[in-house]
Amino acid sequence: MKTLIIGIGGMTNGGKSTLSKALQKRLPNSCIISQDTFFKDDSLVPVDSHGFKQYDLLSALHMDRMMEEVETWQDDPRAFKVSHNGVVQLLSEGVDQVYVLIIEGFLIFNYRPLNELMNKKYFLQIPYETCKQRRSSRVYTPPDPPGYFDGHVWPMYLKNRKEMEEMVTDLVLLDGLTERDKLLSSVLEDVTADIEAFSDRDDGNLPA
Ligand SMILES: Nc1ncnc2c1ncn2[C@@H]1O[C@H](COP(=O)(O)OP(=O)(O)O)[C@@H](O)[C@H]1O
Ligand SMILES: NC(=O)c1ccc[n+]([C@@H]2O[C@H](COP(=O)(O)O)[C@@H](O)[C@H]2O)c1
Repeated sequence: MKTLIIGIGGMTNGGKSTLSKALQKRLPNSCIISQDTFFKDDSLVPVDSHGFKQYDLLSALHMDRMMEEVETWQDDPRAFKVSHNGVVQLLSEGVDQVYVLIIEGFLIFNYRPLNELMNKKYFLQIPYETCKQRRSSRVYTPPDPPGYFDGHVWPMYLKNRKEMEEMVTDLVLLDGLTERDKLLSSVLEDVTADIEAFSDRDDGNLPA
């Protein structure tokens, strides 16, 4: 069975889940694993000296559980697809099916074991003002306290981004200000080309 793992990383509110959901709808036999669903319980997240909860760190996430979820997909992508969101589509007789996993989240490329599994890595970036604006209309659980964006989210983004750039060299940067449909079609075109190149080969490896 052939598999492809795509990472959709990026800044908070960069448009990761919007793009991932749209891609999943268009890619047959694809599933999404979202890093957001692996946040630790609030009681386990420490506060800094300013009283801000330290949510924008890898240590605020159950990354071990996230890896287990990815491994469950790798063990049997077909069964994972059926148990998570339904029907497996057979493309055409005699053609090897390619199962696609979309891993999305704001710190996916900062976690080396996850990073190493991805065939393609996209990173959605937006300017500071857009990020602050989009974030202000989103309600997290718990909600951002006053000053959280400038006091925690943005400084941690800068720190995490630096760390990511030291670890990862093959990122495809995407402009999160691009209109939704255009973003979708450019990534879809790229991924579809990979899938086609991949399904033509019989060694199970994605061409470089
Ligand atoms: N390409 C885009 N252009 C304009 N707004 C967008 C775009 N993609 C997402 N958004 C909006 O930005 C906000 C954050 O999007 P979301 O996909 O939830 O981001 P993320 O998963 O990266 O945190 C939402 O209000 C969403 O509707
Ligand atoms: N889902 C949660 O439990 C939770 C709680 C508090 C903050 N957050 C925020 O989620 C952000 C990451 O998710 P997004 O990339 O979807 O914005 C982080 O910046 C973090 O501050 C999430």
